[in-house]
Amino acid sequence: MRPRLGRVPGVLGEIACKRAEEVVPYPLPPAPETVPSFREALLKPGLSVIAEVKKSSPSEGAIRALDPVAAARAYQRGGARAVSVLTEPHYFGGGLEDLLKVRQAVDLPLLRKDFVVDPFMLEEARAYGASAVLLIVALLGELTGVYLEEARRLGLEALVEVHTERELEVALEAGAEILGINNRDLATLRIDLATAPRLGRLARARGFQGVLVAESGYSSREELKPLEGLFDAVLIGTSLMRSPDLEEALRALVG
Ligand SMILES: O=C(O)c1ccccc1NCC(=O)[C@H](O)[C@H](O)COP(=O)(O)O
Repeated sequence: MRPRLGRVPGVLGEIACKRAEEVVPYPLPPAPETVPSFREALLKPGLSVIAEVKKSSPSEGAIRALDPVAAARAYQRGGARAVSVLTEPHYFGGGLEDLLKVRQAVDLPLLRKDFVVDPFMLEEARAYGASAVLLIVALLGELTGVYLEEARRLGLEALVEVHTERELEVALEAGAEILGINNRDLATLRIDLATAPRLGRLARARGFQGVLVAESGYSSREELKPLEGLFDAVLIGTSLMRSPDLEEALRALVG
């Protein structure tokens, strides 16, 4: 039940192929009995922030080698509603141990941010304390619904990510309840902040009543204005990680 990765273009294809080569099932630690709900946290009043622990990225190179626990604690103090933890090691400098340590340090729901290309990665996410996983439609294609079902079976929520109209159709058909619209084209790494509002409006026009999340490229309050009243949440990584004071930076962004 693996997606066909040969058809995935650019950097995204490279990362996903490398990830797929590395998946070898092994005995997992016991999963926490309960984890907080990602969906419920994002539905609190106002625009919720999912703050991301992101040490490096293909588009930026090294961002900041900050201890993930220190970053997550600062995010919690600053009012984040959830924390996204990168667990991809080669391009983003993350790891599952970061997820586990952050789980033990904060009460917020955690998103395992990775390039899920094998069902075992869902089991890992659950075992290491995630409330939710990222499912990227550009990677999973017609298997998106299968991965969504498997995530639910394991007690995980899923942020189903799209970047184009075609991917939006696939996500809606698959039954996504939490829909992420990425302003970043993961093949070319170009960012266009008009993408999220455009596809967000389209999703609502198609009858999507679930949680809408805008992703990538945000660094000021002004840039968040087009999301108000349309989106439930925004996912922010690079600009927060680059700030000298993460807690203050988060407060300044969302007030
Ligand atoms: O960030 C990248 O360069 C990147 C490259 C290839 C695949 C995924 C990538 N990022 C994943 C994300 O979607 C972001 O980490 C997340 O939305 C936060 O974005 P930002 O605030 O721009 O760091």
